[in-house]
Amino acid sequence: MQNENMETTQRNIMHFDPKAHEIALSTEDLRVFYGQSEAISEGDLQFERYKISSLIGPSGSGKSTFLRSLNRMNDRIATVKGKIMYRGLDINSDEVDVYEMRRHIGMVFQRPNPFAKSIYENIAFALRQRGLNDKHKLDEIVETSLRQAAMWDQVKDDLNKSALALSGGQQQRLCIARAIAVKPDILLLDEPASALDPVSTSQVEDTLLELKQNYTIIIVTHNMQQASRISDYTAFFNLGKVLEYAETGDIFTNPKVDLTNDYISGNFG
Ligand SMILES: Nc1ncnc2c1ncn2[C@@H]1O[C@H](COP(=O)(O)OP(=O)(O)OP(=O)(O)O)[C@@H](O)[C@H]1O
Repeated sequence: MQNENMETTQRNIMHFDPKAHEIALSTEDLRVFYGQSEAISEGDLQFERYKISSLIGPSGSGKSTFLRSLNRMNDRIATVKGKIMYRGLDINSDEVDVYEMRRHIGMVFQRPNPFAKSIYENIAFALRQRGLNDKHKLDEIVETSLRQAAMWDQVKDDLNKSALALSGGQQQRLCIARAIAVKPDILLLDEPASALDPVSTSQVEDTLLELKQNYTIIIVTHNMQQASRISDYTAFFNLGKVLEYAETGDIFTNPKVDLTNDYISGNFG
């Protein structure tokens, strides 16, 4: 019976064929422990470049743990075993410069967390920290990042105003602008719209759809409509395992695993 279940899991994960796609990031034998407790026991996924992949599943299934492992946000609180492959390099290895790696794999959190600084400084600050002091270049990156986050027109005359005076949706888009200012390859987002009203949510979704032209995006969401609206691929997590991973249309219209069907139909979670 156990073997039968394993085969089912493997067959379902395999209905994404990595050889047919350009993979930006992948995990191999990933397992994550908080102390003795195993939060991720089967978490192998391949993420296609310039696509949006959603991670869905009931509360406590391990979505955030998995996402946070991808750019080593869990290093201090969890033990992460296995490989996280990025450009041929295992970024889970001890030799990797985590700070530098996060320039390539950025993260946006659930609650907008702008610095208590001006809109301009929210973006320029990290760039200066990295040694960029040319005002003209900083201006250029601030503008490009805000344009990419679809908020330049709203804030271009208010760049010196406090970021804390922005609406929740604008703050979250500023956080996205801040994350992309250092030109990452991959953007990880942990329920970026869950604290936002429907209008702001829709603006953040539009922003992500624009951004996927240049970025590979991985997003945790509890919102099934959101996953189906914006993502190309969807992974269903349950009890620390990826039970099914496929093109989003297939997951929502023709799931192969009963639990996926139950979850997306609202029967549990
Ligand atoms: N810092 C931590 N210390 C100990 N256990 C943790 C910690 N963070 C998460 N866990 C446990 O790991 C498991 C997975 O949690 P995780 O937050 O990754 O799930 P999730 O699917 O993202 O949940 P949610 O949808 O509620 O955010 C849960 O059993 C949770 O209690």
